[in-house]
Amino acid sequence: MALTAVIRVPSRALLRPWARLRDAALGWIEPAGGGGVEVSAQRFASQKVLVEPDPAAGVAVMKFKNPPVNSLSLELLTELVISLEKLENDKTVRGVVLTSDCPGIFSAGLDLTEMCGRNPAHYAEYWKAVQEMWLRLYLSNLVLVAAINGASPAGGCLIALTCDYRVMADNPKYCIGLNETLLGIVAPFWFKDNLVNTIGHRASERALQLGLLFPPTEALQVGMVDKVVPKDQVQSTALSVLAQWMAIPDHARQLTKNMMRKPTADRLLKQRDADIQNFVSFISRDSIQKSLQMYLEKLKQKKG
Ligand SMILES: CCCCC/C=C\C/C=C\CC/C=C/CC(=O)SCCNC(=O)CCNC(=O)[C@H](O)C(C)(C)COP(=O)(O)OP(=O)(O)OC[C@H]1O[C@@H](n2cnc3c(N)ncnc32)[C@H](O)[C@@H]1OP(=O)(O)O
Repeated sequence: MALTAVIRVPSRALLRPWARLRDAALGWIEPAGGGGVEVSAQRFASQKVLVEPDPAAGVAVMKFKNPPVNSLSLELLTELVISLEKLENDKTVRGVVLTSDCPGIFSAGLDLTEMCGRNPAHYAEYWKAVQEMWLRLYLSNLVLVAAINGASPAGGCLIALTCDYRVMADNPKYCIGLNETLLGIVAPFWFKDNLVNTIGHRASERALQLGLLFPPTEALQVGMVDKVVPKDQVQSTALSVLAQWMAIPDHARQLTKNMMRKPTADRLLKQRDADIQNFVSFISRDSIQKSLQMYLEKLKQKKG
């Protein structure tokens, strides 16, 4: 594949696992001889995130593709952030539909195998990637519409909540919500803030404590989604909604979005490192590891 640019990267960054993963996903190759700070950038070919641009319409459809359930692995998170950054920098794109390539599942949320039986350094790296995904989506200048074409628990719900509008398929088997308490874990404050900003304080308190997973009609009632449509109309409806939002001048809409969201994002930005430390010490507890292991086991036994 043709080289498109030469980029100068601090050699320190190449040593960090997160940076290494990003560089690998981007196709950045350290030149032979090592010690190099100059790397070559190739056109990004993603595997876990499919991006279908429509430059004429000024939109793109981003599909998560991490079968069987689109769990948010470190790899998927990395590709998601890179793909979004690419779209943010593409002057022909003003809006994006986020959806899934996995039948019946929008996303199963954070990858439990990234949070179980690993070491503290891995937990820290993983949590930083989760924070990054949320911050990038939540503060995106693009219009983001979620086309929720399947189950959307926990982290899956969080992705949908970062969007400006949510369209959900009307299958009662598809549920959406922040169900962390059912796993014996606690939704971080920024998950909670995002939910409160969407459905209000009282509804959030009930939903979070009980770990409620709402079927589409209930999700619509509580305000967790904005529209419920037949499954085969989810993406087309999301694209129509996108066109409506894109009729507003970008600068005015973007400044308004930023005014509404920045205080919430700033709460995390001010304490990212402390939040990582909290996560690492919480998730490393024996009791929490036991709960997560049992939950994973239950998921696996469900089949047998
Ligand atoms: C006071 C101090 C506070 C400090 C707080 C600080 C920090 C906070 C700490 C922690 C917060 C962490 C936040 C976590 C948020 C999350 O997102 S946790 C993940 C929650 N997700 C779920 O509960 C969903 C679980 N999955 C399902 O319900 C179902 O799988 C499904 C999505 C509804 C699909 O069902 P289906 O029948 O189609 O598929 P299977 O269930 O058979 O699954 C297939 C296969 O996939 C595996 N799997 C499913 N979900 C996950 C997952 N999330 N991660 C990894 N793997 C998953 C499942 O085990 C099967 O595997 P197989 O048997 O090996 O094929």
